[in-house]
Amino acid sequence: MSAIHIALLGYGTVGKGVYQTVQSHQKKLQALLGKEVKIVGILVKNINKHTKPDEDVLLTDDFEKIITLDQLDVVIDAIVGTDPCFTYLQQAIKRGCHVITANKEMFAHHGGQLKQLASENGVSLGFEATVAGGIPVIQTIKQLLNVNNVDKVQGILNGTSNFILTKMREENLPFASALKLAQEKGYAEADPTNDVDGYDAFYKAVILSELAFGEAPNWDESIREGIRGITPEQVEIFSSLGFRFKHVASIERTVSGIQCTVKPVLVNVQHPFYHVEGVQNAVSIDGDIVGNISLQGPGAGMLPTASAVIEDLAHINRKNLPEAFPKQKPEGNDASTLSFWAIGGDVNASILPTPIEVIDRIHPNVLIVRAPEETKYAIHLPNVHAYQILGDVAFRGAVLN
Ligand SMILES: NC(=O)C1=CN([C@@H]2O[C@H](COP(=O)(O)OP(=O)(O)OC[C@H]3O[C@@H](n4cnc5c(N)ncnc54)[C@H](OP(=O)(O)O)[C@@H]3O)[C@@H](O)[C@H]2O)C=CC1
Ligand SMILES: N[C@@H](CC=O)C(=O)O
Repeated sequence: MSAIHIALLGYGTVGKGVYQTVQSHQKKLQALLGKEVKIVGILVKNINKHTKPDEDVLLTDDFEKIITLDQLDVVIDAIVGTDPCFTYLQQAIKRGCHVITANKEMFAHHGGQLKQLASENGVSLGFEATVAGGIPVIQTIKQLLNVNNVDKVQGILNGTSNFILTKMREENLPFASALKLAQEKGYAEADPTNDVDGYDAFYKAVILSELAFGEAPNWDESIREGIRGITPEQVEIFSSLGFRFKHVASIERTVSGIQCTVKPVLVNVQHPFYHVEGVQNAVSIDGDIVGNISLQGPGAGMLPTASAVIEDLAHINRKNLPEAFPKQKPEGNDASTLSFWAIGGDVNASILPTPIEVIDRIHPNVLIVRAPEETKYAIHLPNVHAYQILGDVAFRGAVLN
């Protein structure tokens, strides 16, 4: 039987998971692809850290040796950062290889160029693992939502942040200890700044936006806030009031363009994200025909990510449907949307800027207000934090949202 020859770029958490899964699921892959699937080369940065998983595999720190292998059909990218990864994948596509990537930072920056190049060279480009780990959200939007106009996508897209927030609440762990645990479990990025400051979720939102709306949000106008400012005291107070912190990315098509926010919010038990805990991610998609679809599953880790990569591998010979853009854009003017916010800290209602409408004081240190998004950024008071409340919220018997 002939074989599909694969090179693996990176042999860390994801790379090792992919190698292991190719071995453990060889029979299923052969049945699907009609050929044996062989990993023939592995690229790493520091060769002294590694041993070959098999005598026949080329283990190298030199990409030239990978790209000039005699037989090479697929390149799987599980390395970090935009460069030199983008250059490597361009070379692989030009050589006629199918490419699969898990690298969202690189793909958020260069996904459009790679899609174009892959289409010109007649190869497939899989990027399921770039968003929400093991959840098949990319294939869902790509293959199953072709006629629907997607209006909004909202999600918990970073496993590390959700894991940290859950550990801080459930086990009273300080932020730093919860982050260390996430690193030990292989959830966090090499530089965890990407996770805890919201860059990773933002990159994923950019990838989803290009897929769902055919365009990226304006990077400079997007709101990106991480979870570092959330203190154990805030977690405890809001928890006692029935709220959980979630780090949520929202992308919405509006008259003035794609609006993207990535920020910590509060949800109560009625909100679908309330029970999305630990390393779980969730993605909620609003389509004009189907209504709301929600997907939930492990958002990071060795095997969930390997699962996404392997499912892309199973699709290398399937024809992609053309992307049907431009999809219908909303008409009219963007109305300034009011939402509800919990303002925590030592805050006196009388000194808040207008147009903040004070609804209730539900705790000595928490005021509930109604205000447009921009107003939050007009509050410059020391030790005062404002968190948007998502979903239906009832105070004194009245439903607010
Ligand atoms: N961990 C996860 O849960 C998920 C990760 N991802 C993405 O997958 C990719 C890999 O993540 P992960 O496995 O966790 O990362 P790791 O840090 O565990 O592994 C990265 C691997 O890439 C190699 N590498 C890094 N830079 C280079 C380079 N310039 N040239 C050659 N090799 C290089 C490293 O080599 P060496 O070992 O020698 O240092 C290492 O083997 C990242 O882009 C990440 O964002 C996506 C979804 C989930
Ligand atoms: N660091 C990322 C890994 C998966 O994308 C996360 O925690 O979500």
